[in-house]
Amino acid sequence: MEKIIVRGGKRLKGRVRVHGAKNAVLPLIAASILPSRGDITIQDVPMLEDVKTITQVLSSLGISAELDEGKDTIRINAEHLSSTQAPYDLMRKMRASFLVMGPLLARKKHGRIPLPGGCAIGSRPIDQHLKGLEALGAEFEIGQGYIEGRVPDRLRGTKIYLDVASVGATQNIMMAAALAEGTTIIENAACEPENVDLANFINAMGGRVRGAGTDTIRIHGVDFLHGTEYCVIPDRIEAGTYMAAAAITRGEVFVEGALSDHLNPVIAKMREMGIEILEGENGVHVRADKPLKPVNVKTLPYPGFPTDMQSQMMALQLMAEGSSTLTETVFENRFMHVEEMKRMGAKMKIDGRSVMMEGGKPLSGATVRSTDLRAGAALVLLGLVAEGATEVTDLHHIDRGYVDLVGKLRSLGANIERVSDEEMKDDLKFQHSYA
Ligand SMILES: CC(=O)N[C@H]1[C@@H](OP(=O)(O)OP(=O)(O)OC[C@H]2O[C@@H](n3ccc(=O)[nH]c3=O)[C@H](O)[C@@H]2O)O[C@H](CO)[C@@H](O)[C@@H]1O
Ligand SMILES: C=C(OP(=O)(O)O)C(=O)O
Repeated sequence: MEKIIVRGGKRLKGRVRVHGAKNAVLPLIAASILPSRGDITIQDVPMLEDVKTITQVLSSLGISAELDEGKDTIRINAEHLSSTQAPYDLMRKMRASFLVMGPLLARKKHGRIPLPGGCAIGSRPIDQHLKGLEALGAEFEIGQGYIEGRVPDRLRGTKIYLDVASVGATQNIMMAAALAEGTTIIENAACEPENVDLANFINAMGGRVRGAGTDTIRIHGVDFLHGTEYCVIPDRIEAGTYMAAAAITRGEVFVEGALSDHLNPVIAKMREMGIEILEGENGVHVRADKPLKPVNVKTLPYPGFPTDMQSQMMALQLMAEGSSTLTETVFENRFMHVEEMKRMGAKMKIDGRSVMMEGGKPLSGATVRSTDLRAGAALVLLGLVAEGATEVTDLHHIDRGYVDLVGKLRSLGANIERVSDEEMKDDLKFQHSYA
């Protein structure tokens, strides 16, 4: 098993480039099932575990899908979509797997997919996905851990009101409606930038999606979609994570490629903490040479403060002298990292959907466990300022969402390494033999 060892005390300085957005590229790859002709090339693809998994899913459906790791590119041709059953061993690895259901129903009127499990942050139901797809004319059966969808006739456009502004449900419905007969209106749609990216991608393939980025999206169905070349938007959560890393170490970092328009709530809250942020053409400049001030934060659907920056913000709040609170309104169980942070000496108390913090207390390094991909990154951030060494385990979570987190932080001056247990044993042997 591998672990990250990080030793506190270094102020981060320099520049770091963000990659393409995980939460944009996954629906783009799922939507690549839709075109019945032509090649698709997507650039700025982050080579993350989830991206490799969904690429394997497309291959298992008979689609030609090739990742070019050297060029951060994926090439897809879905003309020979020969299967509508996705394999359990691949689909269970990530939450976004259910996004292939909408495109399969639109293309082949059938899809049989393992039920997506919950994960550390909550039960993560799919009722809104099913509500929308059924409204379009799909029928579902659940059994043996699978969900099977069929379209007895054809998908027909309709008006759909989402009870929850679900990012994934908005995406699944948008993709299915792209090839439906007539017009679909999604009300109370999720407004995230990743949904705008998906709409732009579908339109680049010949679709007709309007209003993405607002809470009402209109999709005029077309008969077929064709290939295209596309470039993914930058990852706003990866960018926010490096902004937090610069701030927590009181350093100065240029986060290259960050789109400040996608980071308004994060920038606003960091400025409230006294962090200097300059929004540039091709990135965001962060400098934190003054003591951090405590702030209160509440996560909300976009354009509110993103839940995917919740644990990283908590790490920052713990460095601000005084009392802070963080309220999580999007997921019902996204505080698993609090116990891990307390192992480092953090003064925190969970009260329902909120965490109360007494910040400014010195933290000590400890062995801690990543409980979800953002929590893992947040624990690394705390390790950057804790006394001594922090060991972060369960790195598969981090590998789902961050390209080379250790390498990027090292390039900014962090004292951080990623080691396997074997390397640790060899080290110990080496130390004993020369003690
Ligand atoms: C791959 C990807 O893009 N993941 C993002 C996506 O996840 P995902 O699309 O799964 O998140 P949703 O927006 O669907 O979930 C938001 C809330 O709605 C609830 N819900 C969702 C669907 C449903 O049918 N019924 C229902 O009740 C969920 O339990 C959760 O409490 O948006 C989340 C919220 O911004 C982010 O944290 C994830 O990083
Ligand atoms: C929760 C996240 O992703 P996923 O929906 O893939 O679990 C995330 O990116 O923070």
